Amino acid sequence: MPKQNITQFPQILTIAGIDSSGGAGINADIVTAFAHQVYAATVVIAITAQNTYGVQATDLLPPTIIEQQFASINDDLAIRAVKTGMLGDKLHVEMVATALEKYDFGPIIVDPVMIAKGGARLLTADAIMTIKTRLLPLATLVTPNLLEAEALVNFKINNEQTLIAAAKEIQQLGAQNVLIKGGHGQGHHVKDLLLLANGQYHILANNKLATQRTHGTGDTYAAAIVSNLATGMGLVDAVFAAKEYLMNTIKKTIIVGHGHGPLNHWAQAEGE
Ligand SMILES: Nc1ncnc2c1ncn2[C@@H]1O[C@H](COP(=O)(O)OP(=O)(O)OP(=O)(O)O)[C@@H](O)[C@H]1O
Ligand SMILES: Cc1ncc(CO)c(N)n1
Repeated sequence: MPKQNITQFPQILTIAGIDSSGGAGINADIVTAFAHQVYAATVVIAITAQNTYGVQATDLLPPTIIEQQFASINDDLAIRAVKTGMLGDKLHVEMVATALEKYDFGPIIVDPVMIAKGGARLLTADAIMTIKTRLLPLATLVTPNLLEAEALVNFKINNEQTLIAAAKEIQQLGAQNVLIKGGHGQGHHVKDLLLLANGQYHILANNKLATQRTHGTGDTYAAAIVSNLATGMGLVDAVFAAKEYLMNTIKKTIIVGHGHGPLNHWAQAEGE
């Protein structure tokens, strides 16, 4: 079907899993895009049964419906930026990489989701190599947390020197820009490292907030970055603005569930 040549509302695509409790995965991506006045389309890879205590079950969708979701979106929408989240296993990582090679959805943000907060595996161990060989070479930005970064480089990150070394090694795997998130670090401060394509880097530092209501922080961070890119922001501004939004969603907490509760995604809209 021919696409009409009219200016389209900013649209992003999220390729990830659904969280039955609503706070992480595709659910977090959609509400984050909404809060940024950006439209979100979805390719559902996985369905999870989880809540704020942990993940009880996961299931991956069959290849045919995944391929059709990509084709349907490509035939009609004007996606400006795309993000990947929970991809499940090697086969699904391969399918997503093949689709991202085939279709132009703009800048690609790879959030290499591996293990949920409670410890449940959201990616099989053998799929980590496929992320490295197939997805990272396509990535405009990759956003591992500390544990995911360690799994990508096979060494421990325990100081700023090893943090920078890890980011450089991940960049050498093909990702243009690298954001290593420090939420899992020890101590009272969180330090995220953003290594840019030109070799410059930024440290995004903040106090660690004493809360366990952090379900979906990684997804929300990446979804805010993608949304900002879709509205025309440059990469560095997109990351800094996303971090500010994320901090607000953690600070202005809402009480939902009894464990690692979700974020307050409309925090910024309150204008406090
Ligand atoms: N307690 C906290 N206080 C302040 N900032 C936090 C806290 N927890 C997480 N963050 C912020 O959230 C970002 C992402 O957190 P983290 O490193 O835990 O990512 P993640 O493991 O991918 O998240 P997810 O739980 O969604 O998988 C961190 O870089 C940090 O900015
Ligand atoms: C579906 C899904 N994706 C990602 C995460 C990690 O936050 C999660 N807990 N659930």
